[in-house]
Amino acid sequence: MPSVIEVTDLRKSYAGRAVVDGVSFAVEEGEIFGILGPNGAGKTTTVECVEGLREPDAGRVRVTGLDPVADHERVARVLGAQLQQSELQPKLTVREALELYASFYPDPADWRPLAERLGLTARLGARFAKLSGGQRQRLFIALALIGNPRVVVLDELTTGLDPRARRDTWRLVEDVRASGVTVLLVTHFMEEAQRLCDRIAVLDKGRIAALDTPAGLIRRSAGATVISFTPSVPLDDHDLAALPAVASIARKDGRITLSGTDETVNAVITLLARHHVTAHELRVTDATLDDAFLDLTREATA
Ligand SMILES: Nc1ncnc2c1ncn2[C@@H]1O[C@H](COP(=O)(O)OP(=O)(O)OP(=O)(O)O)[C@@H](O)[C@H]1O
Repeated sequence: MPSVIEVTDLRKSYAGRAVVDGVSFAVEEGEIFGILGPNGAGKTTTVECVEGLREPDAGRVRVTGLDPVADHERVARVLGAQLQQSELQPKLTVREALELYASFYPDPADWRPLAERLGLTARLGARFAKLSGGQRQRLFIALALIGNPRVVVLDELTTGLDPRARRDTWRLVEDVRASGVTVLLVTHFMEEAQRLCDRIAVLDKGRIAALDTPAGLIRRSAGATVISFTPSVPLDDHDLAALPAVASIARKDGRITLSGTDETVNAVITLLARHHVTAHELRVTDATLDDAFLDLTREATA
């Protein structure tokens, strides 16, 4: 089956500066595909090219086989995009916004069950300006879905939401996918990407630094296991670096943090015993996407 979104060697410069510099990826039907990257990495420019809002300088973008610039109207029928806050009139009520946006499509979804599904029924008469952050985001998801799209683009959907509203929004995104819609998600929240995405493209300085499942990204970068402890006497860097499968060593305020594998953990314990060193507050944890991300974009975040 052809990919829902295909991006091949996409390039875009502003004033001679390349902000998207040869990006390629494909999003398959039914996936939640994440684009993760530090500020200014080129995430929004990339998805705006997918939405047909920006014209690439070079490269090829296809959405269900269509060119988002040349076939803008047809793409708009299969692709739902989340609005930015400023695009909605503050005085518009939730019902008016839903009716207005439904009128843009030849075959829109019935907005009533959509509003119900997104928990907006009790707020149908409320003006946009009076909605909470979480309610606004739910409305934006509803508006992105109102044209019955095959794919929906959500850009920094949960920025500014409190942890509870963020979690509620994540559940909604999972529901959207469960209903058969493919999701392209731009985020800089690691937890969000790790929890929601089937695959993630890590974008850094306009290029894809890695593209994998969250678990794959974690495995391929800093090491899957993190061990940290404060030794009772200083330990030599040379001894630590000689441990098997050590991927990184960091020291802070006398505390040592190593990433590696289970083999590294066992070797650390043997090393400590051999030198009669006591390890205070010894912790062994699974590496997170956060660790992997820092590793993959180390130069940019240094
Ligand atoms: N219209 C424009 N004209 C000039 N420069 C732009 C324009 N739009 C974006 N840029 C610059 O291009 C770079 C990439 O921006 P983009 O918004 O795509 O990145 P991003 O990864 O989405 O970043 P953020 O997480 O900060 O939103 C940034 O340095 C930005 O300042």
